[in-house]
Amino acid sequence: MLNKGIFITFEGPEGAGKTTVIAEIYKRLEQEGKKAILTREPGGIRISEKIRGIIHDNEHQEMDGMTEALLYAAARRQHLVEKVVPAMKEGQIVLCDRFIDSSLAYQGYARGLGMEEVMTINSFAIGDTMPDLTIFFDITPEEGLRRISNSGEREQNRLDNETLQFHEKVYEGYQLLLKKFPDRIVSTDASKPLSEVTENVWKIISSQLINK
Ligand SMILES: Nc1ncnc2c1ncn2[C@@H]1O[C@H](COP(=O)(O)OP(=O)(O)OP(=O)(O)O)[C@@H](O)[C@H]1O
Ligand SMILES: Cc1cn([C@H]2C[C@H](O)[C@@H](COP(=O)(O)O)O2)c(=O)[nH]c1=O
Repeated sequence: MLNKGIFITFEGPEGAGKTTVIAEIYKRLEQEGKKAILTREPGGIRISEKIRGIIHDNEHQEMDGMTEALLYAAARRQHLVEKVVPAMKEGQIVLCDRFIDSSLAYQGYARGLGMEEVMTINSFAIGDTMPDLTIFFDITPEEGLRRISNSGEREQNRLDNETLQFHEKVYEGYQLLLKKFPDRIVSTDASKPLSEVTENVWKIISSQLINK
């Protein structure tokens, strides 16, 4: 796929602060006159938001793990072809809340489907499109889940409601990914106050933009 823009993804456990920080980063990029889009997975466009609703519905407790992985990959495919790739072709900066690493950590590692196997499913969906940069928001699952339940801003979905043990596995999965992709994934301490996390993420992204 033609790749002129910059594809930046944001990863981490539940409640790590990704959505809050990305919104501020997007604002700053706009203020600097950079062309950027802010999007998320699963979702970002009509069809993928509908798939998101199916995956996250608390009534869908019977959903098979592989079905879950395939649905995330399907949502990813549509989102890529309809939104991410066109923006990249226009040379835009794409800020995406979660991408392939979520599938590897949640479905591959925590669900136990296998990271290699989940990568294989996803290769069919994304081809060779990988992020230029991934920022991992490092926070313990306990602290992230506490933030979400304290905020009361959003309803907890089927994945949020998984056991603490599941979320600890997700965290372990991310640690493996950090080791596997040291050139692509940069970690930031997300337990710090919001202003500090935002500044650190802004520094990481700014240095990436300078190097482009
Ligand atoms: N550094 C921070 N310190 C304290 N609270 C924070 C911090 N960052 C975000 N929060 C709060 O934590 C809650 C979760 O933040 P946010 O929705 O941005 O996380 P997220 O990583 O997008 O979570 P999820 O992936 O589960 O949707 C929000 O109420 C937000 O205001
Ligand atoms: C892309 C993707 C996401 N997930 C999980 C991770 C979260 O529990 C939800 C997304 O909710 P958020 O509030 O937008 O962070 O979905 C996953 O398990 N696998 C994936 O590929």
